[in-house]
Amino acid sequence: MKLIIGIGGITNGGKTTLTNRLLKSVPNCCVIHQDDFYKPQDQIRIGEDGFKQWDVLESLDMEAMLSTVQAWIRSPHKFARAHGVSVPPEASDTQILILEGFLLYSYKPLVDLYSKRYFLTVPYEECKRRRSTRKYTVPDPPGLFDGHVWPMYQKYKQEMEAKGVEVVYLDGTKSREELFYQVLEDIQNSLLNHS
Ligand SMILES: Nc1ncnc2c1ncn2[C@@H]1O[C@H](COP(=O)(O)OP(=O)(O)O)[C@@H](O)[C@H]1O
Ligand SMILES: O=C(O)c1ccc[n+]([C@@H]2O[C@H](COP(=O)([O-])O)[C@@H](O)[C@H]2O)c1
Repeated sequence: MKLIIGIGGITNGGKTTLTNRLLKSVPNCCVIHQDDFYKPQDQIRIGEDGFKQWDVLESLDMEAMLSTVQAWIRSPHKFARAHGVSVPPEASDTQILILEGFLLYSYKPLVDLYSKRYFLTVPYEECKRRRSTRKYTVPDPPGLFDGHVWPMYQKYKQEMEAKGVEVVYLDGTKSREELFYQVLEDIQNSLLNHS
């Protein structure tokens, strides 16, 4: 059985933290990070808002991300070995792939592949506070959060909801432990339901 799980949602919602915790506990589990598919900086266009458009889908090479997911679907064991995930000889038939990223549910060719879509949220003030301490490869210019990041977050979330994409919302202000156990339990239930 193959399960593709999305850990999506708001920037600085705790997606990477939760994903890393799950990877330590869930056997036969690989991960693909959407941030790894950012296009080179000189291909990120400047929008009418005056900012480099980091927070739009077009800034990510989603075709390459989809190809990577398809490589896992074709052969999870081969994919795991190629990505340094140990595959014990007695590995069970259950293979799990976690996709982690802030725009996971806005790219049509991927959206139906998920067995489960999680979506972390945090309120505006908390998101802005966490973001202000974050160091990206390209530092945020002044005003990026209010001028670009937050409006794009709202736009994509509204589009996702309007399309009726089914997600499980997670409250990113809960403790790391609470979020981990909530999702772990939910994944275990999904495995039982699929078997
Ligand atoms: N449940 C949580 N409660 C409080 N802070 C958290 C929680 N999860 C993550 N953080 C912190 O928030 C920041 C962003 O976390 P991160 O996992 O990198 O978010 P994302 O991958 O969604 O951008 C980090 O400083 C991290 O330590
Ligand atoms: O990863 C990068 O190279 C990068 C460069 C510039 C900006 N980012 C920011 O990365 C954010 C998404 O990642 P995350 O982990 O905060 O969900 C998004 O809001 C972008 O503004 C990311």
